Amino acid sequence: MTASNTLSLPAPAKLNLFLHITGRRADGYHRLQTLFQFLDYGDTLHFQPRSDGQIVLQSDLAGVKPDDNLIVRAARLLQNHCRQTCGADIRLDKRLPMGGGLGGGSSDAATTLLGLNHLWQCGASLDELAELGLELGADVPVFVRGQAAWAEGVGEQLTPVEIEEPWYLVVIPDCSVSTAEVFSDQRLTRDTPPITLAAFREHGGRNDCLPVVAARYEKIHNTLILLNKYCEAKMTGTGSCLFGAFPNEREADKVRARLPATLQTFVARGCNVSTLHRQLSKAA
Ligand SMILES: C[C@@](CO)(OP(=O)(O)O)[C@H](O)COP(=O)(O)OP(=O)(O)OC[C@H]1O[C@@H](n2ccc(N)nc2=O)[C@H](O)[C@@H]1O
Ligand SMILES: Nc1ncnc2c1ncn2[C@@H]1O[C@H](COP(=O)(O)OP(=O)(O)O)[C@@H](O)[C@H]1O
Repeated sequence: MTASNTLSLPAPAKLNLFLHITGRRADGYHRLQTLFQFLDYGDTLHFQPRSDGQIVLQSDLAGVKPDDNLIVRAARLLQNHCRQTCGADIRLDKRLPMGGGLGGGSSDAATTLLGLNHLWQCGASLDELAELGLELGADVPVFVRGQAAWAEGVGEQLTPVEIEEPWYLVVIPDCSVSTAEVFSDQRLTRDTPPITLAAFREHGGRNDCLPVVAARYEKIHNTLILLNKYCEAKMTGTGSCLFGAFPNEREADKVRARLPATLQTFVARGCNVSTLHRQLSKAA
């Protein structure tokens, strides 16, 4: 926390290094297997306590009403859970694209839960915060726990993993993909046999959503072909972002420089411990 009483914390992006759809629950939600790793790149949130109990968010996210914003929803959820009378002014510096599969909204929600738990001194455990987060979205718990993880269920059954931490080149195609649209597409493969982490380490995995997304969005299809010329191009989550892994920053930057300047891209390091957790452990 700075002298001005502001707590500033990162809300990092995640990548799904593979994504298999293994079945469907009775409520229609898809069962999946995936491997989450964080990036040292993302949004930043600034928190200040308010004595009147209000949650006031300063952000200009196109198309998201303040009451629908996952930051406000996360703050209110924690306030109710902890019977907290304090409120907060929150400012969002948005860097991550919406509907990009980088988990920006979920990460903002997790940073809000952990940040306000710290600021308000609620004393909620990570288990409690992960459970609250799951009410907001399937990807929130992994951001709350902050450990790269093998995930099953709808993404909430998490096993921490230690994996290589390469540099990634991430390409942001100029379109946003709706997760609901992908999961309701008739062409989606929904019966990939479950695999083990050991099998993934040996043989790798694929993204079952990619064929559907590439068929629906020509821009993503074309960007995939382009990126595949330089590396093994993959898609994170239900898209739209594509990525490739490199042994060091220089190699990633070299490929980035060869891509058309009209494409939005960034290079970031893969992290097994999220930047949010690294910063909070310094603040504790
Ligand atoms: C599949 C992942 C992998 O990270 O995709 P991305 O959103 O990151 O791209 C996520 O787990 C996505 O989880 P989450 O972000 O919470 O999904 P939402 O947008 O809330 O889901 C929108 C809709 O998609 C469908 N849905 C979502 C997740 C899931 N496992 N099965 C589903 O069938 C449901 O109809 C749901 O109402
Ligand atoms: N703070 C937020 N940041 C981003 N998206 C948000 C936020 N709050 C609510 N949303 C909604 O969540 C949707 C999914 O956003 P996001 O997590 O960025 O994409 P993805 O799940 O594809 O990574 C957005 O399209 C938006 O409608």
